[in-house]
Amino acid sequence: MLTFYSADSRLRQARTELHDGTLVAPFECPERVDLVLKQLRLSGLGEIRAPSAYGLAPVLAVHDKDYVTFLANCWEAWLAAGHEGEAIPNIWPARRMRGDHIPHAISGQLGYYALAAETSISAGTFEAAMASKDVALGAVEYTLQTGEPSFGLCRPPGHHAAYDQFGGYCFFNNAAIAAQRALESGKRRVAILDVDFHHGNGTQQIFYRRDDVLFISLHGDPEVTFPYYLGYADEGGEGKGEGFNINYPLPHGTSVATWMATLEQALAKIQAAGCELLIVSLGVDIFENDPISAFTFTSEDFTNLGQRLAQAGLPSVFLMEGGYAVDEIGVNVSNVLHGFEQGV
Ligand SMILES: NCCCNCCCCCC(O)(O)C(F)(F)F
Ligand SMILES: [Zn+2]
Repeated sequence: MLTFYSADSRLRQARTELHDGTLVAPFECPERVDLVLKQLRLSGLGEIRAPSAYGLAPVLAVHDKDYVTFLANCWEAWLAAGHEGEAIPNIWPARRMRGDHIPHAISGQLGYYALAAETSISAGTFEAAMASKDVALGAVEYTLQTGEPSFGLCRPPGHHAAYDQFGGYCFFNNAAIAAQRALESGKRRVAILDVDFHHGNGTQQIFYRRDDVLFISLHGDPEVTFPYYLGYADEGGEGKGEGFNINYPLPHGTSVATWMATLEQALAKIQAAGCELLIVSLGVDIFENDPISAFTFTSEDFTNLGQRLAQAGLPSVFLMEGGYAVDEIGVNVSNVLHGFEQGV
């Protein structure tokens, strides 16, 4: 299987994450990609290719222009305002305040565009996010052209990024950008299957009123799991999108057997909807030892997951989302991808 990767993913060098009330070294660290690359090479998955630069147009096809401009300028504006640390919001347009006005001060803009407070913006964040969506575009272009599966080793991840919001370590929605590209290339309907422990609120929000993307997510119950405010089972899509958004919230500690049985339901929906391409938001934070998650996959279970996804029989693009058990992230990602190749 071909892998797309950009060395510019290392430009995302955040020093701080607000976690449990303290500033810690970010869980979404550069070493995650290094260890995945190492295992892919060790296991001989296939060629590792740098993507072309696709520019801003594919980003603007799913994200708000002013939001993209904000991301491009935020760090400089934050420094110019004399702030000491990394750019982290500390106020939001809370209920009964004005949520439709974007303040002039960068601190006000941060709260307007930020979904959450754990994700800092710092030097290189925008550039890394641009490289990450190029990785996703390289992968989807290859699969569209060849029908062969591909893996986009995206960093930063993307599935929490909404039309005009960043957070949960995400800035551009890589899976949404890839799906939009596939539709513009002639696919009539694309499935995005999000297996990350956390709900892909951004992907849901981008396609919520559309029927050309079927968004299906298995994730920790938002009653007790980030992002808390989206990802409930009653969110079925709106307007034309009715029936094309399916959430499977699952309790912490869910067994792999239950998770896989739920996957069967998801795959049946994908088949019934006549999807012509499968994009997998691949978060391996469903691993039993993930430090910030609560599902129970073993490394071997990831192989079974890959094998089962192959049986869906669709051209498939895997895009990296989460996974924070850094020592095992390489094996867990590699197992999904090799499992897929075995299952074809
Ligand atoms: N106590 C709850 C702490 C939650 N902190 C933020 C979790 C972000 C998860 C990010 C991710 O894994 O969903 C992605 F795939 F986007 F990277
Ligand atoms: Zn996650």
